[in-house]
Amino acid sequence: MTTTLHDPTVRTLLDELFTEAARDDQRPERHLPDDSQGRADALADVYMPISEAGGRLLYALVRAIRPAHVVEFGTSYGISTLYLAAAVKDNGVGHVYGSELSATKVTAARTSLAMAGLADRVTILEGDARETLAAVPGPIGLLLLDGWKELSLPVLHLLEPRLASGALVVADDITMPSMRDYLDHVRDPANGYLGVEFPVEDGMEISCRV
Ligand SMILES: C[S@@+](CC[C@H](N)C(=O)[O-])C[C@H]1O[C@@H](n2cnc3c(N)ncnc32)[C@H](O)[C@@H]1O
Repeated sequence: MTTTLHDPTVRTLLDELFTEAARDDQRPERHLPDDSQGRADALADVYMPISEAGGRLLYALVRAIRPAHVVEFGTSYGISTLYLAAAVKDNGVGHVYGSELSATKVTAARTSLAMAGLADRVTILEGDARETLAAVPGPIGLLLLDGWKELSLPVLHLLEPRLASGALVVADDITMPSMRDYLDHVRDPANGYLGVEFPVEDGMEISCRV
């Protein structure tokens, strides 16, 4: 059994991306506009990735459920996308739809996916996910929510009609106060999810569409 995550090219690429992301804290302070696009442009050099453990978790989930479609809100430099795309490739089935507001990051993520030999497994949609993800096909078997946190619930609402029965919705950074309305929604049994908080880095909420 092999995994694309152990492919030397993919491993080296992920190591380089995580090394660069580790410098996020050293980047200059800057004014952040209130609007989503302005904030994305102001933070175009900041990676903010999932953790390595979070990446391995996403890879394992996608391998286990073999989704036809994987959707990602918030691609950034493509670290999480690489894990998702590697799993789809190793499944031999499925496609990943990423979304990113920053044009700089879209170009960089596409370059990384091509270097990893995974470009044909992924479509990265440039622009506001609230618009670009409106057209992605269902059924969605796994949804990663990792964009601006206050948009997690609106993006979930947008995609809810296309979630497969048994789909997994994974939300990153759930300790952030701006995740409160999202957590209230997926933790209310009346809304059709059964979930668990998973202790990787800043916490991931894994919710199963039941
Ligand atoms: C936390 S980072 C994503 C990290 C990425 N998942 C990874 O693991 O490398 C959040 C990203 O979401 C993007 N973003 C925020 N709001 C967005 C929106 N409405 N549509 C598309 N992308 C958005 C930001 O530009 C930023 O790059």
